Amino acid sequence: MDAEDIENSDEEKKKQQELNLKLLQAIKNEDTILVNQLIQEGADIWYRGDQEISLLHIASEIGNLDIVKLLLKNGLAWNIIDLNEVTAGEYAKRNNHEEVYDYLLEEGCRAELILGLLEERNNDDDNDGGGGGDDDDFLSRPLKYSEDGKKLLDSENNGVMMGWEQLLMEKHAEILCLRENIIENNETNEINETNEINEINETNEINETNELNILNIGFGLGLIDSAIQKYKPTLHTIIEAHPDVYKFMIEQGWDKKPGVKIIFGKWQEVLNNDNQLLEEGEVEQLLYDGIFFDTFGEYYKDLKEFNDEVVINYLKPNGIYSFFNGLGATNSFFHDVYCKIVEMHLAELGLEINFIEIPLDKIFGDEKECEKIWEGVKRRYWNLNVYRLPICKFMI
Ligand SMILES: C[S@@+](CC[C@H](N)C(=O)[O-])C[C@H]1O[C@@H](n2cnc3c(N)ncnc32)[C@H](O)[C@@H]1O
Repeated sequence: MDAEDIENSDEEKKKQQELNLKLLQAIKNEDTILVNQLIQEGADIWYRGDQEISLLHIASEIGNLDIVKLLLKNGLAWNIIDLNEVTAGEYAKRNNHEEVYDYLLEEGCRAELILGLLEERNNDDDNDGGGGGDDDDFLSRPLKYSEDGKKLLDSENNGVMMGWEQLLMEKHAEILCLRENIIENNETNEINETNEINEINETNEINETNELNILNIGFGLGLIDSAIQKYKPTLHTIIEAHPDVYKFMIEQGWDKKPGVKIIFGKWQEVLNNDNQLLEEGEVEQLLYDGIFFDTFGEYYKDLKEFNDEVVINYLKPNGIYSFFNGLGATNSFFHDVYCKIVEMHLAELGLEINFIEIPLDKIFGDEKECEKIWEGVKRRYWNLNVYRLPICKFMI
């Protein structure tokens, strides 16, 4: 770079900063038209020295819904957790901008709960947005299975589990049970037309001891458990906390299936009590080759707690862990942020995460098909075109 180039790049930086400063001012002045215009001109994150200022925080603190929407639409909702670890949603909430707060939640902005900053919110209201909420509240209300077995709804018709996820669950099971082989052998992640799980290769060494111990949290429609059964696991532990689901499991004979061990209760309680996971006569805690987590009525902070306390203690050193990746799934920006956050948090535990991308166009097809899928469900909890299936392993 010669002197002229450096001068030009300094000049560009200065121009960008001026533009960003104008954007910041326009937000503070609540001048929506100017905000829109400046974004189109290329204004973005506002810098002060080496510090970034989150525009979304400012707009949320002021409580201007139109500007919040503009920022989100244009991908400027950067820095969901600010330097003081306060989220945009928290700013809105603290300043009583309920409409903005609700909108952020609606769009999947649940990051505030990562830090447990809004615990009091759980007591305040029950706007759980379909996928999250208060687990105890959820567990105390009745559930209903649809006649075709494709939906499990709560008392407010929130979709607890739905049949459209079947192919995803089958893929999760395949990855947990066939392990690395599937990642290498799988040329395309497109869901196959026949909806069938790949033939299991008889000679496919599952692991050195040929044992396959799988732990699944959350039975729901039993989709992943049915898929896991096809791999004939040595031990297939299922932890389920809802009495209606447990009843259904017993009615369907799950307690008699080979290798299956059902533990009724919340994973938080069951897994804090090692004894419940021990087989008769065993004294040493068993480790799992595969662990899957998919609950309902819980938040990211619960998933994080599960990772921190259960995965690292119950997963074999060469085991595979996965979870239903519905993090912020109503908004692609929040989903991206969550995927980064979960990667960061797992790395702190010595776990690496890779995502397999599964296009969902074959499942959702056109709007008509979509409407059919979501019929009778209070709100759509999924809005993305691609499912990012997480595969987590200890870094070696
Ligand atoms: C989304 S469904 C699981 C769907 C399942 N993966 C399948 O393939 O059908 C969530 C399940 O988690 C259960 N659940 C919710 N909170 C739980 C908790 N704390 N511990 C154990 N199970 C829980 C619910 O009762 C529900 O059956």
